[in-house]
Amino acid sequence: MNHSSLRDSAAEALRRTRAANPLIHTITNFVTVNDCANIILAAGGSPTMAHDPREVEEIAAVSQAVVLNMGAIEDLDAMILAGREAGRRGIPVVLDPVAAGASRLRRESCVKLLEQVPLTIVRGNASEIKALAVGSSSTRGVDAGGADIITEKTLPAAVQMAGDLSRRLNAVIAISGVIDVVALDGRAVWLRNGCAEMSRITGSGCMLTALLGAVAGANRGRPFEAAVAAVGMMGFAGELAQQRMRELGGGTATFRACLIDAVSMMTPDQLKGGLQIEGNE
Ligand SMILES: Nc1ncnc2c1ncn2[C@@H]1O[C@H](COP(=O)(O)OP(=O)(O)OP(=O)(O)O)[C@@H](O)[C@H]1O
Ligand SMILES: Cc1ncsc1CCO
Ligand SMILES: [Mg+2]
Repeated sequence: MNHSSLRDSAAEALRRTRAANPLIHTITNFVTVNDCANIILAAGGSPTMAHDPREVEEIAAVSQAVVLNMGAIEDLDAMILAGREAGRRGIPVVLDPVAAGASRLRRESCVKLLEQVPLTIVRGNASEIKALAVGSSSTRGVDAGGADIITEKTLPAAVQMAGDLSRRLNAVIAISGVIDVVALDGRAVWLRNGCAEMSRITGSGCMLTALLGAVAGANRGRPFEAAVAAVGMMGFAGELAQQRMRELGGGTATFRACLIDAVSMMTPDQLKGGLQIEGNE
């Protein structure tokens, strides 16, 4: 299948992100907050990591996108306030359901958030999305459980699950992993970009969610194209970072720095050429 139109729209989405310098209000966890802020800057956005319930509505109101990361489960009230304010104003909201399903608190918090906040994009690993879609998964923590991971064999079922959840939530669903899936209603593509080092650092998923916020914020009204652009950009940046890490003789900490470098230096034309995209869009 020829995905030249999605390649073009991904390049255009990156161009717009660099030009618009969107303000991205991000409520995220203390583990990866600095990486999230840096990846938004690397993409051309401007991050604000405010999480006090007394101010989040004010901050969300002037943002171009709001990113809610459930790793910050203690900030659930702030996430709901910020998400609802964004919803009232038509500002895109991106959710990362970190470790959804790993505890009762997380299961209940997800239900509450999904009920109260209109979402534009939901991005999680295979276990997290499965927990939202069917209520249970094979994970005990923040990483995808082995039985849930998308393989060539399970790809059709994962695409179906993403489409079903997309219709239920009226949002773009992005499942990350060795193969990434992006679905909106009946549209679905999968991308084979990325590298194994991405799962050997913490926060590659959180960074992807922050990047989704930056690109969606600069491309309002085109959430599917924005999601494909951000997912492809992150994966392709991983490939470039792996190459650079090897040249430098470094390990995973070098990889992490090279990943942010790769996002900061990627041009729209490079992104267009680097996407490994397939599907039924
Ligand atoms: N083995 C792999 N091969 C290719 N790409 C990968 C691999 N593992 C992860 N990725 C990429 O890493 C990014 C993060 O996906 P992942 O599913 O690991 O998120 P996550 O589990 O939420 O991460 P975290 O919770 O640590 O932030 C995505 O861009 C995904 O494509
Ligand atoms: C390791 C970890 N624990 C809570 S949030 C987080 C970051 C990756 O999701
Ligand atoms: Mg995660």
